Parts: sequence; C-alpha cells; structure tokens
Amino acid sequence: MKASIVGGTGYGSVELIRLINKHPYMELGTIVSNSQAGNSFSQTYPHLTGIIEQRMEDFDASNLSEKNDIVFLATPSGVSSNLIPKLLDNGIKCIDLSGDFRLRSTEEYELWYKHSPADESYLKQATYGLSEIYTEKIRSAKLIANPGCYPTASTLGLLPIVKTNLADNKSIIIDAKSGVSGAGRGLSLTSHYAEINENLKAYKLGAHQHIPEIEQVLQDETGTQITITFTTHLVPMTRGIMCTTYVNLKENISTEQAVQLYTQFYEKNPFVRIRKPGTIPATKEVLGSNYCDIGLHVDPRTNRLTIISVIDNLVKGAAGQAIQNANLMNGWDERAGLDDLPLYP
Ligand SMILES: NC(=O)C1=CN([C@@H]2O[C@H](COP(=O)(O)OP(=O)(O)OC[C@H]3O[C@@H](n4cnc5c(N)ncnc54)[C@H](OP(=O)(O)O)[C@@H]3O)[C@@H](O)[C@H]2O)C=CC1
Ligand SMILES: CC(=O)N[C@@H](CCC(=O)OP(=O)(O)O)C(=O)O
Repeated sequence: MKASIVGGTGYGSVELIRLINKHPYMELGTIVSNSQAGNSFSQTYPHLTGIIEQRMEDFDASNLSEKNDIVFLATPSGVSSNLIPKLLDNGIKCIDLSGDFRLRSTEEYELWYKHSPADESYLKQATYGLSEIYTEKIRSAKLIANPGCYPTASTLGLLPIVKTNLADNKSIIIDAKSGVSGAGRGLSLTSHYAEINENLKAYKLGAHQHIPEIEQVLQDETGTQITITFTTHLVPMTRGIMCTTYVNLKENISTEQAVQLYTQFYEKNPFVRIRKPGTIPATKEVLGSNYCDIGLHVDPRTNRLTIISVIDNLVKGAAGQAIQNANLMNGWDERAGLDDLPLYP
C-alpha cells in the first residue's frame, strides 16, 4: 500500500518516513512539499542520503489519489482544512496530524486556533483518532483527526479515573511539559537555542488550543462537561512530553487499587503500559517508541491521585499514532511497523 505525505519537510513528515520505511505493509508514495517541490528529500534531511532520494512534488489532489492509497497530512493548522476536501472528493483516505478536524464546534476552532474552520460537511466525516478509545470507529473511518500530542498524553492518563465515579471532575489540573520538537521545524524566537537552553518556560497560559480538545474527549467519554486547568511548559530537550495530572478522589482508594483499575482499563492496548506502584515513568523511557507509560500515586493524606503520563511527542503524539490508526483502518495488527523498542539512554 502506498502512503503519501503532505508537509514534506516538517518533523511530522520525517518521523512518518522513518516509520513507513520499516512498515511491513506500507511503502512511501508521493512526498508533497510546498517549499521544496522538485528537490530530493535527502537535500533537506541528509541523514537519509542514499535512502530517501525521491523528489518532492507539488500538491495535486487527483494525481495523489491516483498514485497512493492513503495520505498523511502533516501541515500547520489552517492548511489541511483546504486540502482534505479535495482529497476526500477524489476518494482517498486521509489522516490529518494537525488540529483542523479535531474540534466538532467550528466556533471553538475559530476561538482557539484563530483560523477559519473546515467546512462542516467535511468536519462531520472526521473520526477522532485516539487509537485506544475509538478503535472501532477508526477501523471504518475515511478521515482521521489525529489527536494533539498533549491531548494524547493527558486523556490516556485521565480517562480510566474520570470514567469511574471516583473522580471529582471539577478538580482536574494538568501540568504539561514538552520538548522543543513539539513546536515543529519552523524557526521562531521561542525555540532559539539561547532562549531554550538551561531555561524552563510556561506558555499559552489559559489559551492553549489543546484545552478544548481535551475537554471534548472528557465530555464525550463521561457525558458531563468538564473544565480543566491546563498549563504547558517548554523544556530544553528535543523530544518527549510529560503530563503530571492531579485529581481529587471522592472515595478512598490506594495506589495499588488505582494501578489495578488502570491495568484493567488498558489490558487490550499494547501501547499503554501501566507502571507498578512506586515506579515513575520518564520521557526517555518511551523515546522513539509508540508507548504511553502511566505512573500513579494516591496520597492518603489528601486523597488526591497524581497521574504521570509520558509519550514521545513525535511518535505516540503524532506520526506513531497516525500509523497505528492507518493499521486499524486497514485491518492490520495495530502494532505493524511500530515495534521499535525505546531508545535508551
Ligand atoms: N511536532 C509535534 O510533536 C506534533 C505536531 N503536530 C501537528 O502536526 C502538524 C505538523 O507538525 P510538524 O511536522 O511538527 O510541523 P513543521 O513545522 O515541522 O512542518 C510542517 C510542514 O508543513 C509545510 N507547510 C508549512 N506551511 C505551509 C503552508 N502554508 N501550506 C502548506 N504547507 C505548509 C512545510 O513543509 P513543506 O514546505 O515541505 O510543504 C512544513 O515543513 C502540525 O499541525 C502540528 O501542530 C501534532 C502532534 C505533535
Ligand atoms: C512545544 C510546542 O510548542 N508544542 C505545540 C504543540 C503543537 C501541536 O501539536 O498542536 P496542534 O494542535 O496544532 O497539532 C504547542 O504547544 O502549540
């Protein structure tokens, strides 16, 4: 099966190429680049010299649909909302790594993303691609809105407890941290070495575009409106996301009981690993892999649950989850092409 990528020179694209290159049932099709059409891929990424030499091309929906079986869009928000309708009209399946098709409400999209929303008739065709939770819908989807990196780590960490009657849903605080590759390859002052190195910054306080996305999933899965406190931080490392989430419990449970609840919740999900009581996951322990590792602790003095969830933002947070969704859409083992062990140290 041939997989095309749009947004060729970005980090999401080069990570998709790494994963497609070793996938048992997919091979790389057309790479579309807005800025580098005509140039070979290895000119932008010399570490792939002699491996990915193909020339990147301009976007052409009918040509892409003729030559490929699926298209991954790894473009900034505000771009795929214009491209995906043309692709769907040509009958090709799409997986969008951007935020353009994640929020069902067009008003919310405009409010948080500050772009014009996608056309509602196409928005309605999108399935939110949190692989572990929407598995069955994903299998028959034609358009996947791949979740954001922070929402993946946050919601996988929160869902087992909010879906029980144990959590005080008004008390949720997510303290989130990301490596700099989460901001993409584009140059900006905030990702400048001298601004990042030996520094720790909170950003987009109360204004992060992932707030409505996380709340939408929590509402869909609990049937109640849940408002969260969510703060993002930029950490001087390349890859990795850690979400430290605090939830007040309405009943007394022990750490061991929380671990048992989470283990049962994810027992059929190979990419979610629940840590034993007393072991705390770190970002390096999932580096380069599609795992989301979750550590839990209940403080008996406050009866508050602390959830530590970690992912590699470019794998489970983007390209890896996109491949996992393509696997589900095609009826393959969801682990196909995603069996790399974490890279350690
Ligand atoms: N980085 C991460 O960890 C994650 C990213 N995402 C989302 O995935 C998407 C891709 O992210 P990422 O690869 O990191 O971003 P990058 O900034 O690294 O790459 C995006 C690429 O899109 C293309 N592009 C840029 N502007 C335009 C435009 N106006 N029209 C068409 N193409 C354009 C460019 O490639 P070219 O010129 O070659 O076409 C660019 O390199 C984004 O929406 C991001 O929010 C989601 C989860 C995690
Ligand atoms: C470190 C960093 O800057 N991360 C980005 C995450 C980008 C992302 O995944 O956002 P989308 O919803 O547009 O896909 C951010 O916080 O905005």
